[in-house]
Amino acid sequence: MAEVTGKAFDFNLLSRVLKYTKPYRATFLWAAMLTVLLSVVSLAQPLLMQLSVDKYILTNDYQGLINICILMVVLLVLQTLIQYYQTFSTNSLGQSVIRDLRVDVFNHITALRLKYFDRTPIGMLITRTVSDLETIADIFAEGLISIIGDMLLVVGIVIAMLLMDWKLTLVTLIPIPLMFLATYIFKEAIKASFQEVRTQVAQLNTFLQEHISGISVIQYFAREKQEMEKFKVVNRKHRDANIRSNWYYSIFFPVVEIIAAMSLGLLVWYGAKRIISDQQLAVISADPKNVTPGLIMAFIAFTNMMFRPIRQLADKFNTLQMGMVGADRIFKVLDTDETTRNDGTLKPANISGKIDFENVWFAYNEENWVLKDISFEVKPGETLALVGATGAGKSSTINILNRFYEINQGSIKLDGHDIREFDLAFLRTQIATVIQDVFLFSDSIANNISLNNPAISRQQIIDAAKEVGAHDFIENLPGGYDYQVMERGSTLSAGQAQLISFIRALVYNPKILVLDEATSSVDTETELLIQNAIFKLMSGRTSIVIAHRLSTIQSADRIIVLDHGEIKESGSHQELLKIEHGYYRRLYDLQFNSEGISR
Ligand SMILES: Nc1ncnc2c1ncn2[C@@H]1O[C@H](COP(=O)(O)OP(=O)(O)OP(=O)(O)O)[C@@H](O)[C@H]1O
Repeated sequence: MAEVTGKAFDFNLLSRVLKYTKPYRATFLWAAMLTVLLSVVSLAQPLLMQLSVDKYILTNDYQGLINICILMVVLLVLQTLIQYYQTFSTNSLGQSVIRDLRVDVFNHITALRLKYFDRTPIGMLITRTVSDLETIADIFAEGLISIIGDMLLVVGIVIAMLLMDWKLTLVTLIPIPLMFLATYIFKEAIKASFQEVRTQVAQLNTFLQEHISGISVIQYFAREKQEMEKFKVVNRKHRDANIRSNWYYSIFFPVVEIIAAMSLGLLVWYGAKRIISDQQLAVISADPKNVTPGLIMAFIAFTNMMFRPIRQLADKFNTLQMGMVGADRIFKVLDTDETTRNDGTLKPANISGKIDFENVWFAYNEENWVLKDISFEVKPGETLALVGATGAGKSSTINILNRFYEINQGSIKLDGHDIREFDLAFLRTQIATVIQDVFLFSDSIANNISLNNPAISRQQIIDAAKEVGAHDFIENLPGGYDYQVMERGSTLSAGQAQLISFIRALVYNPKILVLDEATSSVDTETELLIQNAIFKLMSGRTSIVIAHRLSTIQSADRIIVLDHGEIKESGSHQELLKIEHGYYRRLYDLQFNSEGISR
């Protein structure tokens, strides 16, 4: 079972949540005031009931009875109205708070560096931003304010009862310690089971998110049945966790009913006994301290009224508890200090695009060096091709240039300044990165290109598309540039998606291009389009390309051969080919010679 971390009253956490109510202070106070008012108005009904029996029914005062009934109806309507406004305002308060909190969480998540996402399942983050946040809304809607209201009501009832007849009150309250004990046991049990439910919800989300995203892999390998079995396990755990928490409820509620019945039984027994003994003394109604039928009716109403909030109190404490657990998890995400530091201030009007790697050492995990002492220079407008076997460190080299990951030693310079001296957003907008795995959003082609940047006009988009030679294929799509791309570009071919990502890079008109050439095979026509597009992209820009095409490699000003994070060879295509038994020569022979292209 998951570790129980949340406390119902973690004041630090609560005050952090309450800070989010600041813009809604008026609603908060209004809701709190209505809650108090509701408790006060609720107390009036039993008192009026007593009055109607003792003062009017027993004395045959019909007009008085009518008047008091009208008063009771008026109060009931008032109570209903207050209840309506109270429920509405606490709910809207909760929803407003979580809307703001969700914006903060989304903002924070999008600023986190990739390292965080390397080890955090996406489904978990979705659970945090959706359902964990919902539990915080309940702090307001069903937790905090109504707990205060319920407590006030219980205290009010006990005081009213004590004032009316303290002996009868004490007898009625005899089973209350039992009630507290049952509530405590229930609260503790449900706390753990709720935590487990939340964990299972996150597991279910993670499983579904991954398996729906990776549906093609499952279907390619006909793994549906096996994955279904795994899903059944996750789903069963989710069900079991929910059943366990429901089981506690199904025990708790009957227990409360029994205790409430005990209270009522004691009340009726003792009240009736007192009435009988008072009657024997023939002093009924003569002494205001005597027990009257009206008093017993009022006590019965009070007792029922008292047990309802007590019974719900355990539940509400748990709602509060769940809200606290949710808040704890959300604030943990918000407190994750894994954003890329943005202390740089440089934002020059113009950069030339000169890049220097100086003795760069880099590891994703401490001391597990992925790049070892890498140094190279790319002059403005030049193209550097990175080649090397899989896992050699090519992608890592481009990932550290735009600070997706931070290097451990050495420095990377742009126009002679360490990249950390530049404002992060400025740095990233100077470098267009085109990666193999093109990600397209469920949006129009035009928005996928401009990424909803209003500064990029439709004409710029069309011009860029024409430049990379993709205009015709886009125009032929239904709706042209407004064609709605389905999730992850599933309705486009791999080549088309590549071309879209080129246009995306081109409209931002960056000084530097970082390109991981796609290895996916496309038809000859698209291949030609892509080759041309790549040359268009590279021309006039400093480019670092993870090259898989011979045409790109041959036209590069310099080629660097990486092997296990080290530079093994460096030079032009012709220079490297001359090295007998060299890495490049071997790679070339293996990869390209079969293509029959002349050296
Ligand atoms: N996010 C990551 N966390 C930890 N290690 C990683 C991460 N990404 C890559 N690595 C490791 O770093 C090393 C270099 O990987 P990198 O992706 O840079 O190689 P590559 O040359 O681009 O390979 P490929 O041609 O297959 O894309 C590999 O050993 C890889 O396992």
